[in-house]
Amino acid sequence: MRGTDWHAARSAAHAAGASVRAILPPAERVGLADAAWRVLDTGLCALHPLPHYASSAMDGWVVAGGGPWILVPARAAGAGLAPGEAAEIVTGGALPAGTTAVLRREHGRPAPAPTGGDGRPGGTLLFAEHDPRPGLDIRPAATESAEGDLLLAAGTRMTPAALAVAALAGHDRLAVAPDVGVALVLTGDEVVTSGLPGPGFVRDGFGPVLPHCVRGLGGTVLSATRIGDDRGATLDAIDGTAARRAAIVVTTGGTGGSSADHLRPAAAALGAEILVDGVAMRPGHPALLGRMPDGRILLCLPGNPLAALVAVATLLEPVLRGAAGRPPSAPRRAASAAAFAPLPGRHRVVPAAWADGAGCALVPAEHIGSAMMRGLADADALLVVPPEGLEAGAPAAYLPLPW
Ligand SMILES: Nc1nc2c(c(=O)[nH]1)N[C@H]1C(S)=C(S)[C@@H](COP(=O)(O)OP(=O)(O)OC[C@H]3O[C@@H](n4cnc5c(N)ncnc54)[C@H](O)[C@@H]3O)O[C@H]1N2
Ligand code: MOO
Repeated sequence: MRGTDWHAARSAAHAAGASVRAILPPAERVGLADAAWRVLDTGLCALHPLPHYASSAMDGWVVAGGGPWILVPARAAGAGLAPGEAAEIVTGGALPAGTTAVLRREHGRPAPAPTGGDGRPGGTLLFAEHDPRPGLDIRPAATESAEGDLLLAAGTRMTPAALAVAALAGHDRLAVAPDVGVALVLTGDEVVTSGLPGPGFVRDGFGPVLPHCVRGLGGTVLSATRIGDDRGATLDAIDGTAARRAAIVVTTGGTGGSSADHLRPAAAALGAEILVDGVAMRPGHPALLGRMPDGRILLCLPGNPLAALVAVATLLEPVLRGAAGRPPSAPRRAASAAAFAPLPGRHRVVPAAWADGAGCALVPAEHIGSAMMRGLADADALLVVPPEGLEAGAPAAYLPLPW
């Protein structure tokens, strides 16, 4: 089996994800804190200018004109400064009218003014070695955004920084796309979930991992079901009550053609439209993507752990982006530190780490057999090697890790 071209498979996966929007609930409005990691349904505009008032960028004094200045109490300065006057200010403090610059605390020296002719104290004068140039250390209003500017486009993932933008722009509730529910179905008679497995048994490498991948890619795991290598159990798990609550069903293992592998026959028996029947890539080529008659997407990951996670980065990432109403992810490129010979007709997806000190070159990791995970644990990204191979130092595409 060679399967669908790697790029075509990713495009098909994005289109499949976009199609599940038809069966998702409508967008909802949630409080700011609950919007973390969700996807904006509509663009977010500034409810006021950013910053919304002119302020001091430093602790020190606001001054009007050239020095030395007569220090006036901050409260009096609220009414405005006259030329020759100064008042204390803290970073972020609103500028009194008439302010021409801010003098930093470390650049000014207050000193008692000479006593008046009548013997009464003359207040305090503020001296500076150099008069601050007009506008120095002033943060004018609206320099980051005018009121009404679009700050975050529809489809933006609400990262911590995006949440801060929304808060600073005055928002309390945000319109977010519906959660994309994912049902996990983990197969394999030989899979054990604790302790040291005997020969012929393996520790589960998916249960502790996939929920984080799904979350990292923008979905929400609604259920995780473990089944043995059994046709009836496979049909029930894909089409049962728990899986029907989700828009996307992700299975692990059982994608092959042996008598213990049930995913392909189950997908056919359930009437799934097969969108990607294997991907022309290594590892992970047995991955299967289909659409169930009710519109749910079925993604079957191969059982070998690295193969499965390569399929997650290759197929689940575009499925979940499409389902969230986001465009396909922009291609990322870096230099490949290693050379790769051609492998006609197949892409290779290789765990790789950023080269020490070399900025943007990716070095393939060790221990990257399709049943191994050490290489991925050491990796920063997945280098995508095209069928024609790569020369050392040549630019190559890479995928971010799904977490
Ligand atoms: N005759 C052929 N055999 C195989 C082919 C092929 O083309 N012809 N392809 C190989 C490739 S590539 C892969 S990948 C696997 C795909 O296997 P399945 O998706 O059917 O998965 P299983 O057979 O169920 O398991 C494969 C392997 O993975 C281990 N596994 C399964 N689940 C887990 C888990 N939760 N945690 C850790 N490891 C797991 C399982 O024990 C097997 O060792 O087929 C090749 N064979
Ligand atoms: O490609 Mo399998 O998917 O090598 O382990």
